[in-house]
Amino acid sequence: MADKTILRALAGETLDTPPIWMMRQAGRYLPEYRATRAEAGDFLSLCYNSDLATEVTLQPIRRFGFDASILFADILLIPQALGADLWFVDGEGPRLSTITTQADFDALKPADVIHETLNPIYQTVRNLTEALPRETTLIGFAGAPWTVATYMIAGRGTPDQGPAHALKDGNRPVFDALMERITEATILYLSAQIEAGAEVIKLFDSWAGSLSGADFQTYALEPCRRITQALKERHPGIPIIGFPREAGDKYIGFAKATGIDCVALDNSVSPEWAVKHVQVDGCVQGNLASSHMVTGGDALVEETRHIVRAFSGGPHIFNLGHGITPDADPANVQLMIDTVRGA
Ligand SMILES: Cc1c2[nH]c(c1CCC(=O)O)Cc1[nH]c(c(CCC(=O)O)c1C)Cc1[nH]c(c(CCC(=O)O)c1C)Cc1[nH]c(c(C)c1CCC(=O)O)C2
Repeated sequence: MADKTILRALAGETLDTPPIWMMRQAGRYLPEYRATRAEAGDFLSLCYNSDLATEVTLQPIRRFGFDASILFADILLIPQALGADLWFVDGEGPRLSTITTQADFDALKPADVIHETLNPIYQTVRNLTEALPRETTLIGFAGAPWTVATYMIAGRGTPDQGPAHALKDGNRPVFDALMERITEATILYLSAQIEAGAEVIKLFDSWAGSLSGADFQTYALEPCRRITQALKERHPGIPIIGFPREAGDKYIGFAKATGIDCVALDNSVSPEWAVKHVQVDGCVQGNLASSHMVTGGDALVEETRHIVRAFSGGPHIFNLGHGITPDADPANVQLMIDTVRGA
């Protein structure tokens, strides 16, 4: 177990070659993913089909030999398990029933019934513990409460998270109650993933960047701290990666303040800045711009080398700054891996 490279980096070890995996590594840029998704019928049916979800989780491991695999599921399964309607519009993204009033909130289910919906996800995790190569680390995940709340409130992705900010500022009791419900459900969901065999947890706060000042403390940092504390109490030693995307200066001190083991960095911060201000506190993950997976070439190789070199003095897990996009070329993924591994 402890010889797995990702676990070593998360424990604070500086490795000669950084371990590597990729956000959204199972996805539409892979023809084998598109084929399995077609077999499942649609994205949500794929998430809840443990055999097919296991298959798509394994596809990028077979093709590229990444050091970690990430459970195939979605951050929006929690809202669905809490009783929200959820569907995906092809080419557009998620749609949900909205939460904007006390009555909407009251219609949600309590946190402890989520397992009824989410049991197939735990089965996927169990399948993966059997099916993965022994050197591959299995990462479980959830959305952080603020990011999940932004989708539950607006009913879709939004450029500036306006509806969530409006509820936070206009009806604080309902907003806080929703954040609390999501936080409780997230702790239960992630505990169940760990019990099923997840070896690392990642919390995706994709919209943390729109929280400023005290709001960042209260709604990004504090929920991450609470979830981390609860998981580590129940599962001592479980490593946690936090991703307060586009936090900028607020990446500084985030690991110490929350108790997480690694900060995932988006590509809006330079490696040099992050070495000085974030890696001083421990492991970091990141942060190649995902656009390189579309454009490839010398620029990909140079920027990959630059990131590896910059972070080489401390614990580092190589990754993209955000998820790989459907228009990416799998050959560029291979080029990135070969460059990181010095081939
Ligand atoms: C915000 C968010 C979501 N989901 C996720 C986030 C946080 C990370 C981030 O900021 O991207 C996280 C996520 N989504 C998915 C995974 C699983 C595995 C993996 O990373 O390989 C993970 C870790 C599968 C997925 N989740 C989704 C797909 C594409 C669905 C398809 O096959 O049609 C996949 C593979 C759909 C999804 N799911 C979500 C959106 C906004 C969309 C639509 C946008 C898009 O299509 O890329 C919500």
